[in-house]
Amino acid sequence: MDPRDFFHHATLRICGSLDIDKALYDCWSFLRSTIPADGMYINLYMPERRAIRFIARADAAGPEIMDAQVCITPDMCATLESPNRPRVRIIGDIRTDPVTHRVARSIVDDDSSVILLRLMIDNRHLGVVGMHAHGRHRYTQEHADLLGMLHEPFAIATANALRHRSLLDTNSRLSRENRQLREQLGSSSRCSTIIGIDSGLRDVMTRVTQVAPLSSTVLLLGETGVGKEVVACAVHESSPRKNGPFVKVNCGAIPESLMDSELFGHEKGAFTGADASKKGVFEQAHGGTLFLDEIGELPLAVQVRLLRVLQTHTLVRVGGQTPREVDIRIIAATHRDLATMVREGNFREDLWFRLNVFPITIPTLRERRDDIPELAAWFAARAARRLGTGSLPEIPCDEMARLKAYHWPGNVRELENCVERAIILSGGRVLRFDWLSCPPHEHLPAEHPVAHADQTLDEAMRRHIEATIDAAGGKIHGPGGAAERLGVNPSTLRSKMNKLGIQYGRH
Ligand SMILES: Nc1ncnc2c1ncn2[C@@H]1O[C@H](COP(=O)(O)OP(=O)(O)OP(=O)(O)O)[C@@H](O)[C@H]1O
Repeated sequence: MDPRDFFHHATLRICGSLDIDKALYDCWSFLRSTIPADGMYINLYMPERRAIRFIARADAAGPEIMDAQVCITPDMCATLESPNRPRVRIIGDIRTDPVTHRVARSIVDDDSSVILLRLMIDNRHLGVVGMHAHGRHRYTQEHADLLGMLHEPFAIATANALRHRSLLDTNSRLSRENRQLREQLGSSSRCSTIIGIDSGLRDVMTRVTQVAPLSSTVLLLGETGVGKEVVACAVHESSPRKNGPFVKVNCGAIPESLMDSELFGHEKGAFTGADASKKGVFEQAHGGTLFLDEIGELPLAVQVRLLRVLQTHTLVRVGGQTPREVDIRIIAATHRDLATMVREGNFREDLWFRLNVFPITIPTLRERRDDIPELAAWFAARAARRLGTGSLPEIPCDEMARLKAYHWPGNVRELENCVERAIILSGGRVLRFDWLSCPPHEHLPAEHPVAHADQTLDEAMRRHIEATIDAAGGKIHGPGGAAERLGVNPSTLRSKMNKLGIQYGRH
């Protein structure tokens, strides 16, 4: 093939995708007709960590993103950094080259030839593109010349792909932090008003008063939407830590792969995209209170690490070695039956004992119906102010009676949402709730029967969630969506759906 055509076609493939594994695979598929190659890989040199990191490979099995590191000696670093090292190197027998033999052992088998293109950017050794073929002395000077032509496209594409990947990682980290901050901002305003202190929540508030001055761990139990976070705030605000941070984390909403880093923080370079060190929620809550919501959703492996922090009051960030002391009070909450989870092996008994020091059970809204008028009036006034409807909405007696009669499966959160919906529907004047008259399960389509006695809890939950999503026309977020109908946060619902394998398009 004419060298210019070769360069043109190879460059199109190398630069054809920001996903470096796909670009590499496309390129390998093209190059192998000209240069022997059972496979191809790209690795990066990381001098600060004295390591080589493989980021992608391609062979007959397809493209593969890698994140595998091999440590190298200072001598090897010096060899790699040497300005005299040639741009393209042919290794007729990999066993004769100590650096490549050691570094590429997991990818290239012993009886192979290798050809390496050294990637340089700004006179810095960035890494290597390697091609390998079974058998000895498979590469010639002609192959080296062809591969050498591809230095610029490979170096630029690799650098761009790395920037792209780190941008994506930063993006998802920022949106997580953003969500966390919003949740924390939201939660601080929630601390201000608690309805029912002297009525439906009187016993709860007595328990809060007893435990708040101490540093004991508190476990809040109750159905979703009953006000566990509101009570957690009350504990914090009535405690000597009230001027310290109140950090909330929803354990059910963090992807499992990010759990350790979110909770315990990470050091710079601990994993791909860890461009800077970061405090986890434990460190953020130092001197204050850490509210671990949905504690029942923590994977077992993370439960072990959490227990260790609770026992030793120290943690080690991901990728770090230094133990750091943390002074925090833990408040955990769950709507799940932890005792059953312990029996079924889904929650560690030792962690349960540790958390269950001072349990507070928050009654459902059905059990404190007398609080409903005050709660509804409070939510109506607050929502009207926020929505800017002008006048204070009125809830007539018969409508209030309807609210008191309803069974509120989503508890206070559902009431709050219903009041807001009524304000929107009524234009903010006289609020009607006639759409509340029948319990939600009466709307369920026939193909989703309500739970049977012989179903597992997960199965029953799956059916109920599916039925509710159907009833909401497939809508998850926002007014009238499944999350609102079920009285849970949309992120909690999404994570629950993932766990139960429920798939619906995003709305
Ligand atoms: N007693 C109360 N007084 C005023 N507002 C309340 C009260 N209880 C709950 N709320 C409001 O109801 C909503 C749900 O409460 P919260 O988030 O505390 O429930 P939760 O039990 O933590 O829910 P989940 O189990 O889904 O995390 C919040 O907007 C909160 O402000």
